[in-house]
Amino acid sequence: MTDDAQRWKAKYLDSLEQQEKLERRWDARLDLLRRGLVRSSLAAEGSDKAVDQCMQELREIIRGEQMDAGLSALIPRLEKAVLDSEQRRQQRVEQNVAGITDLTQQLLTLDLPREVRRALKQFAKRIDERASQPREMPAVLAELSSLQQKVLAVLGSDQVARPGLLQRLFGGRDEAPESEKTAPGSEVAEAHDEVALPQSLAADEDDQPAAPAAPAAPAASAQPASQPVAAATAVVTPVVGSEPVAPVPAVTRPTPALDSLPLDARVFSGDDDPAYALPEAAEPGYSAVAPHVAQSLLGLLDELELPLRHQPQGEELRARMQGGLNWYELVPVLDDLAVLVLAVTDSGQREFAGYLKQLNERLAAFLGTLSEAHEGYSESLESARSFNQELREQVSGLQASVQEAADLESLKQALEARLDGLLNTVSEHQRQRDGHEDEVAERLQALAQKVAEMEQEAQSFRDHLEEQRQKALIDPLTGLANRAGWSERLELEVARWQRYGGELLLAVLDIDHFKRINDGYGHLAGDKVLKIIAGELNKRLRKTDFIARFGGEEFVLLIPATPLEGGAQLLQTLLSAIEHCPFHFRGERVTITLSAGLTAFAAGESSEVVFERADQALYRAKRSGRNRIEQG
Ligand SMILES: Nc1nc2c(ncn2[C@@H]2O[C@H](COP(=O)(O)OP(=O)(O)OP(=O)(O)O)[C@@H](O)[C@H]2O)c(=O)[nH]1
Repeated sequence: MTDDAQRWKAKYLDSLEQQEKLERRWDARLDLLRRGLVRSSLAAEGSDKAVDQCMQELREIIRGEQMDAGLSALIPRLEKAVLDSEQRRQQRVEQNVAGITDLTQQLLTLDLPREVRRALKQFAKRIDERASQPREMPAVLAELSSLQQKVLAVLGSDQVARPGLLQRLFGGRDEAPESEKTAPGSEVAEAHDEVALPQSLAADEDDQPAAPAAPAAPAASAQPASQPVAAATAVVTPVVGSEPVAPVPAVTRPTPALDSLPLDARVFSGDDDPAYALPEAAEPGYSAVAPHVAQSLLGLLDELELPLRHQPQGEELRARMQGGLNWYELVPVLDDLAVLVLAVTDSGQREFAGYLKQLNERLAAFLGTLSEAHEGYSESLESARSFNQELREQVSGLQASVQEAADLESLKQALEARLDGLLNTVSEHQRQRDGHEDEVAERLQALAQKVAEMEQEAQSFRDHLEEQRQKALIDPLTGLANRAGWSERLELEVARWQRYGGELLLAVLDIDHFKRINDGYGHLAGDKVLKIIAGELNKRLRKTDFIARFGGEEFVLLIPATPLEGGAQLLQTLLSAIEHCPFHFRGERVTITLSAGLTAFAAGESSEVVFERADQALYRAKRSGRNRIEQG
């Protein structure tokens, strides 16, 4: 064998060996993949029937000989089954989220202590995000279960305290304890309960779940207004005991607080001051809040500064709202209003963009005028130089003429000619300079005018922005500062207090059982109460104090340079003023009270910590009977 043939043979044997190695490696890999597939398919089993079926087939194909053909037939079916299964899984997730949300909302409709309500609300906020991840489900359910236990504990403890109350509230009298059914005189008590309870105002909110809102009218017919007050009071006597109420000197008959009586028992003859009259809203459900909704939307529409071309739409929408909004009209009206709000935002942005463009153009023109002025200045320097040059030439010509003159006559002629030339040069220069100065003065005038216009426009934009900013800090219903306004002022007062020291108090005030005012008299009445209370509080404060509506029926107060006792006295004045406000409904007196938590800033504390303390104090005030101040 030649050398060449030897080399080729060695090469061939080498590659054969390599080929065998590669084949062994591929077989090992294939085996690994097969086993992996079988295990994965087993792991994936149980989630969906169709997918399970495909997985079963997959395992058989892998174990068999016809893997290629089997797989290419199976894979499209498997893909479809997986897609369908995924869709079904998504639906199940949505159902889970909806179910948990429903359950949470049902719990939230119950009257619960603040901390439980707060925890439930926080839980509700994150349901979507958490319940959509299957691995989170056990934790979500565990948390819901613990919250539910808390709710049940609250309700359960009430049941022990007053057996039969829950049954009465929910109408489940069959389940009332035997002793209650047979107790002497219980029929009378139950008869009274049936009249009073639909109003949902009979018992302390913390002792009972919220009864569904009931219209004022049916109760009025069940227990006429002329019915002796004593009877109604008798119905709720045990409850009154749980919430001691300070006597109200302003009225001749005892005026129990709103939170201690059923609605019809809470109405007493009061002053007929129309300012404190609560508007009537007899219809239940949406229709009870419809005027409130329409009024708020109208208010919103009034606040919109509509661009000219959207004004007809605005007017048409206003007419629709003024005609009253029923449930079915509400959605299209909201849609149309949303369009207008977007139009205003858009036009505001366009107006601002237009202003910026105009400003840009003005600045460009301004720069142009400046460079013209600069050119004019260079020109005038140039003309002064040439004037100078000309003068020199004229004077040296004059000197030459004097030296060259042979006689007096020729000297005289030469001098006259030279002097004429000189005078011409001077007057021409004068003329040019005057023209130039006029031009410059004109330009300066135009520049000054432009600057003044720009300043004026910028000022009106600043004013507009400030106006908008101020509006954004005000609560439109009460006219007090809103939460944003509160944050701004709080920051300022805390900075001032940190710098100068002294005392700074923070109080949180909350209307007692405000929900019952809404439920019993309607949202319009609730709004009016809010407005009046805001005004009553505000007018009793010093200029340096600050009050804001923190949201809903909650107000916050900052009282600088006042010791804690002084602050407590001030709050007492405020609480008593509100309690004695002659609110009335259909000519009958309604007493409304506030609870408050008060605390002082201590060195090094953040406003969040202080606020939390005041809030906790308010919570204690609510728990220990309402219409009182607690210090934290
Ligand atoms: N009319 C009206 N009601 C409001 C407004 N903001 C919040 N509310 C209502 O205020 C009520 C507050 O109810 P809750 O937080 O349960 O408290 P509450 O009934 O005052 O009971 P306590 O605070 O425990 O004494 C809710 O019914 C809200 O709908 C508003 O701007 N106008």
